[in-house]
Amino acid sequence: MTKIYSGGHVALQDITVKIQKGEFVFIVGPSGAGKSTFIKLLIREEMPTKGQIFFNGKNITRMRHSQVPFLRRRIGVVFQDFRLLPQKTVYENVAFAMEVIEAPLREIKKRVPRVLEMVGLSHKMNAKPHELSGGEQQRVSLARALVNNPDVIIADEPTGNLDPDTSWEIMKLLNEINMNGTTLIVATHAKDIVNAMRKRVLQLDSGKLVRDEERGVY
Ligand SMILES: Nc1ncnc2c1ncn2[C@@H]1O[C@H](COP(=O)(O)OP(=O)(O)OP(=O)(O)O)[C@@H](O)[C@H]1O
Repeated sequence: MTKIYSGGHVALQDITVKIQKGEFVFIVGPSGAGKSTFIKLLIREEMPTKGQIFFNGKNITRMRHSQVPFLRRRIGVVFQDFRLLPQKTVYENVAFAMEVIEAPLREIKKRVPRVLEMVGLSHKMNAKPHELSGGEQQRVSLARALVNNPDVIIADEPTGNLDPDTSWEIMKLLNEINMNGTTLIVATHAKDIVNAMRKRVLQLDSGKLVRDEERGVY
């Protein structure tokens, strides 16, 4: 696929990638290389200028607008800046992701405590985001991404605002989630972590895919 923004900037040029179910993939590359654009295309926040994107066999570039919520339900997204709702508690932030897809209340009551336990935050269920550390806030956003049991979790610089130890905690959690069968796509600048984890690495540079390596390094 190719993405040219309205100003004429070529953000991605003739990228062809296939990511299999259950894979863990890092996307690396310097600032401006096109990592966030790549992610935006996958979640249909942006449309490619040329080319097609398939998700679970469905052409998402042809998908009707009304079908986009079904796609978003299958994909959990985690951002560098957490994007939690400041007035809601930890529990409510995670529950909200289920409410918007109109999950039944009894499902919500069952599922939310379970994912909060998975990310180690049961004891902070009633706290507000501002009462949490950065790492804890990112774990809430991870719980929110997980709660609807997506096929894929896509994370854009999930450790960009965290110190090295906390970054490792989050990456270990992402790895556990992947071990449980969820596909993981993680854009990151965390060189040490990428080098230690030896996952598949896609490297972008000026919008081009310059490397695709199994068990790669940064
Ligand atoms: N909405 C937009 N309109 C015009 N140009 C854009 C838009 N979004 C991104 N770009 C440009 O496209 C290029 C790729 O941006 P992108 O955000 O994908 O890079 P990135 O690899 O994620 O960078 P970073 O590591 O800094 O987040 C950049 O040159 C950027 O200025």
